[in-house]
Amino acid sequence: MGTVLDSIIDGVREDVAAREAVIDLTAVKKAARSAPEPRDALKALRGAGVGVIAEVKRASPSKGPLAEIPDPAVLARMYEEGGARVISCLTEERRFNGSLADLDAVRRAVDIPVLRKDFVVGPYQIHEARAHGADLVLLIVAALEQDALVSLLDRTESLGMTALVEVHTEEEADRALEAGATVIGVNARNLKTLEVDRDVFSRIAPGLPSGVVKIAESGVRDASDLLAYASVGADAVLVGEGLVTKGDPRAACNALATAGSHPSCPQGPR
Ligand SMILES: O=P(O)(O)OC[C@@H](O)[C@@H](O)c1c[nH]c2ccccc12
Repeated sequence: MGTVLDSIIDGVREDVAAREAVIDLTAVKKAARSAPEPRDALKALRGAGVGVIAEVKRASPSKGPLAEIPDPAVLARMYEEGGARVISCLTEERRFNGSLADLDAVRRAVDIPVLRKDFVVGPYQIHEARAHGADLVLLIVAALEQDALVSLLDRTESLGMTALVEVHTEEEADRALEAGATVIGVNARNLKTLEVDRDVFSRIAPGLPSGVVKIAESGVRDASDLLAYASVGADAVLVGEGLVTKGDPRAACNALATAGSHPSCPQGPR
């Protein structure tokens, strides 16, 4: 039986093929070349304390609709004002109700780096991300063969962007390192079963080299979750539901950013 991840990927492949039929690879490469310069995501993520990556997330396969977000630019600006270091923008349409139009709007609205959060299956989406202004691209190890992971990571970097390489197990972390990842996200949510286990980060992160930027993804509800991730070596946390479901996303983001930059917040070696 196929996993949730398999069925998401099937839909993504169809959607990519449909877009490519309209704007082919040559045209999307050309568009990427005339996009505004990428912003320095590594610098943003390596700042002092534990940073917040705030996500524009309308829905998820596990929870269904989370928030309407009629204007993603407004939300992204609130996140920036709330102290986020990076904005994550979901562009997957079928399960997450995101779009490339959201990415365009978010990138125009803020001055901080923006992550294209999608299920990347091939090079087309990397050029497309850049064409729509992305500064970082998510690469999910569980969704890619090793040779594809290596070449997509190279392509991301050769376009001046940063790859956030997502893992869920020690084996996937080894593959990420093998591929040359410098920014690794440990997702507490298993994309095959959608279960959240916040201990996955504490099992995997301490084994990663100190030079690697370590991001704890999913399941951050409040500052105490951020501090727990900080104490086991997180450089940043990636938060969606915990921000979009709050009445005041700016304040919610600020509460996390403040906790992450407080002198008492634990931080590992750089
Ligand atoms: O809403 P949460 O639990 O704060 O999670 C955010 C983010 O980690 C999650 O959206 C995510 C992590 N990896 C992904 C890959 C694809 C889609 C979504 C994701």
